[in-house]
Amino acid sequence: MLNATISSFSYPDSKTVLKEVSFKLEKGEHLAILGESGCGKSTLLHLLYGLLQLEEGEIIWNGKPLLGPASNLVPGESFMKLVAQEFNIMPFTSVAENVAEYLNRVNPEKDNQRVNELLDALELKDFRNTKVKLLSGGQKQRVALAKALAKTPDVLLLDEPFSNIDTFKKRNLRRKLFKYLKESNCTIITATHDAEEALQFSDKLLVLKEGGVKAYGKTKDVYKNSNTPYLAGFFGDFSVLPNAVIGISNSLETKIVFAHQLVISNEKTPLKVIIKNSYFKGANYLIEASYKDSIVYFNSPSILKKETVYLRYINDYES
Ligand SMILES: Nc1ncnc2c1ncn2[C@@H]1O[C@H](COP(=O)(O)OP(=O)(O)OP(=O)(O)O)[C@@H](O)[C@H]1O
Repeated sequence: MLNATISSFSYPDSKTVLKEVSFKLEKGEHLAILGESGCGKSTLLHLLYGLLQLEEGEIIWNGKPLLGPASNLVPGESFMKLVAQEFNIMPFTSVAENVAEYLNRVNPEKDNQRVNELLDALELKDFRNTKVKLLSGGQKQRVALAKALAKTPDVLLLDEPFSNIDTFKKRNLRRKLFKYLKESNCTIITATHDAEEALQFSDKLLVLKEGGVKAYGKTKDVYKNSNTPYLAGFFGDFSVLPNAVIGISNSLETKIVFAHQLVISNEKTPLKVIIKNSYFKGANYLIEASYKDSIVYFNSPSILKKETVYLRYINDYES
């Protein structure tokens, strides 16, 4: 089990980067750390891996405190692998040699089989003998991933693992990769600003803002309870509407409502809106409408004219 408590962390001569960040992970669980650029995601991974010294707080793996670079001759814990944004790959050797670097080389046939498996999984078979310096950014990122997986670690830290990989390849690749890691019972921590990735693959979600925790818990619970514009902004287009207008209570309190939670009603409702714009999104249209002084977003299967319609709130989480 990984148990991290970071009371405070600052780089020398700089302001506090992380403050009161803590989480617990069981073996085989996947935590996604979600947050905007500069909120401290990479710093958190570097602290966990042991590249940075944690003075205020503790990181415990299976009951044993991790002591950080001040106590380790070679920075980095041996049971963990970090796939960082600046890839840990050797540019002047081939893809296959890079992937094989951490294998123990006792049984060449077995090693070769493992390399082939990984090249296949990361769609790198065609580049087996290509020198890494000749590859694109996305291909290099896939080599770094294959290399980290060659001997599957107990804990894998992934810093924006798909940031350089095009959408076309990314969807298939990350499904394959996370399935493989789950089957290997590997504990995973990914830093990402891609909420879709966090929602699809993680068990737990930690949302950071300026180094502090904005939300932490089971991924589905964090999503369902996104009760601030900052949190909801990661997950999609939303409106902030009075409870009374969406019919959930008579209070003056407001609620965050995602676009897919509003539908056109054939009957009159308190939510009478005027359509302003329709944005094509492929599977449907995102409709921008005005309600009194505020903007309301909802989905529609077809483009809508600039007319007045009534909307109804559907709470899809309770079904
Ligand atoms: N070596 C360093 N020395 C001083 N400040 C640093 C150092 N590395 C990062 N920082 C600062 O720490 C803060 C957090 O940076 P970090 O790289 O952890 O954020 P991030 O969430 O991973 O960002 P991104 O998504 O852009 O990679 C930023 O304000 C950054 O400028």
